[in-house]
Amino acid sequence: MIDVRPPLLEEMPAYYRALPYATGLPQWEPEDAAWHGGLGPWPPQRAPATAERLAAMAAADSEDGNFHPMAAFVDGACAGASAMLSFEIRVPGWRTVGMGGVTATGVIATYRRRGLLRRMMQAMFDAALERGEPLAGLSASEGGIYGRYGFSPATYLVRWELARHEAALKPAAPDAGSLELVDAAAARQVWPVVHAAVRARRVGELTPQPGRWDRLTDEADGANGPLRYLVHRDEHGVADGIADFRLPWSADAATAGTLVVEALEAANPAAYRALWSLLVDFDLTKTVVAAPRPRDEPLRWMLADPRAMRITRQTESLWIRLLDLPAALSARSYDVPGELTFTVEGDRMCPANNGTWRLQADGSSATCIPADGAKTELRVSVQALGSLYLGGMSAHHFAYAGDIAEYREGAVDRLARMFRTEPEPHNSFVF
Ligand SMILES: CC(=O)SCCNC(=O)CCNC(=O)[C@H](O)C(C)(C)COP(=O)(O)OP(=O)(O)OC[C@H]1O[C@@H](n2cnc3c(N)ncnc32)[C@H](O)[C@@H]1OP(=O)(O)O
Repeated sequence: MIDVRPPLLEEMPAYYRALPYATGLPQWEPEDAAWHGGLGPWPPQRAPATAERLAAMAAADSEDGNFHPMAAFVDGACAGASAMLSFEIRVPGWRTVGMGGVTATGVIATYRRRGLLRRMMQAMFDAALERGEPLAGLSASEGGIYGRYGFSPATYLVRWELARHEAALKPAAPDAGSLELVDAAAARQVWPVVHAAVRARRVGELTPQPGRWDRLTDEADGANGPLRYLVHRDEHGVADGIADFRLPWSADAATAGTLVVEALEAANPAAYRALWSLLVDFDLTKTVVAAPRPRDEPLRWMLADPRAMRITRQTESLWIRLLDLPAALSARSYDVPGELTFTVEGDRMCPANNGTWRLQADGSSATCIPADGAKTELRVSVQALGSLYLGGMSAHHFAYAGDIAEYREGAVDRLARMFRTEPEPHNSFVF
C-alpha cells in the first residue's frame, strides 16, 4: 500500500535515509569540481549521515516553518522523500510572488519508477496552492526528470574564465568608494544587506533561507584554502558590494595561480566595477574563474577585449512551474503593453490551469481572466509558460519546439515581446 503524506517527527530519520545527500550516494555533479575547477577532480565521497546528524537535521527542519517535507511510504516503509521550501521570488515589475521550491528529493533505488515521485509532487503542488503559492520552482539533478511535472528552465547560470594578462578594463572614472578585505564575521554582516539591495531589483532572485550566510568561515577547505571576503563601501562608508573568493593551492602548472570567485554581488555599477577591478588583476595570479554567474555578466563589456571572457560551462538554473496560472500571470508586469487570448490544455496535475485565458497588460498592471468560448490566438504548454514567466526566454523558440501553436498571425511575436524582461533574470543561489 502506498501512502503519501508529510512525515511525522519520529519518521524523519527514515525520511532522510531516502535522500542521496543523507545516504552518501554519489552526486551527478559535485558542485566544486564541476563548477569551480580545482585540484581534485571530484570531492571525496561523503559518508552516510550518522544517527546524531539525522536527529539534528530533524530538529532544525521541524523548527523551520518554511520547510514542508513530503514522504512516500510503501507498506509502512519510507521509500521516497521530497520537500518544498517557501520562497518569495522577484518577478517583472519588482513584485514578489510566493514560490514552493522543490528540494531534497529522492526515491530509494529499489522503489523507483513506480510513480512515487509523481505522487509526492502532486501532494506538494496541492499543499503549495493551499498556502497560496502560485509558483513552484526547482533546480534539477538531471534534465530529463521534471518536464513531465510541468517545470521548464527559466534562468541560466554560467562559469567563465579570464586570463589575467588579457583582462585589462576600459578606462573609467576613479572609484569614490573603498575596498577592504574582511573576515568571515564581517562578511556575515554585509552579505544580507547587499543581497537585499540586489534582490529588490533583480528578477529571479529569491529570499534567502534563514542562516544562509552563517556557514561563512575563515577555516581552510583543504588545498582550496579559506574563503576570502572583499567588501566595497561607497564614499559614505556604506557597504554596497561583496565578493567571496579563494586562492586554491596547486602543484599543477595548469591550475596554479587561479583565483576562484564563488560569489559577487554589488548594489550599483561602481561597486561592481571596483570589486572586479581588483579580482581580475590580483597579484600572483594567472587566471580568474567565476561561478555561478549570470549569463549576461556586465564585466564582459568593461573589458578592453570582450572576447577575453570565456564561458566554459552553462546550464539552466531555476525551473519554474505555474501552479495557479491566473494568479501568477497577473502578479507580474509586462514591459510591452498588450492583450493575448491563449489556451492551455492537458495540465493533469493543476487542472485549473486548463482553458482559454485573456491576458491584458498596460505596462504596470495586468489581468488574466478566463475566456472560454473566445477565439484563441495561441496554444501554449504549461512548460513554455514556466520558461517564459520570468522573462528570460524567447516564445519563438518554444514555437519551434511545438510547445506553442499560433492560430493568429503575429501572436507568437506579441507573446514574445510582452513576456521578455531586461536584464536577463538570474538567481544567485539554488536550494
Ligand atoms: C529538485 C531535486 O531535488 S533534484 C534531485 C532529484 N533526485 C535525484 O536525482 C536522486 C536520484 N534519483 C531518484 O531518487 C529518483 O530516480 C527520482 C526521485 C528522480 C525519481 O523517482 P521515481 O519515484 O522513480 O519517479 P516516478 O516513478 O514518479 O517517475 C515518474 C516518471 O519520471 C521518469 N523518471 C524519473 N526519474 C527519471 C530520470 N532520472 N531520468 C528520466 N526519467 C525519469 C519515470 O520513468 C516516469 O516516467 P513516466 O511518467 O513516463 O512513467
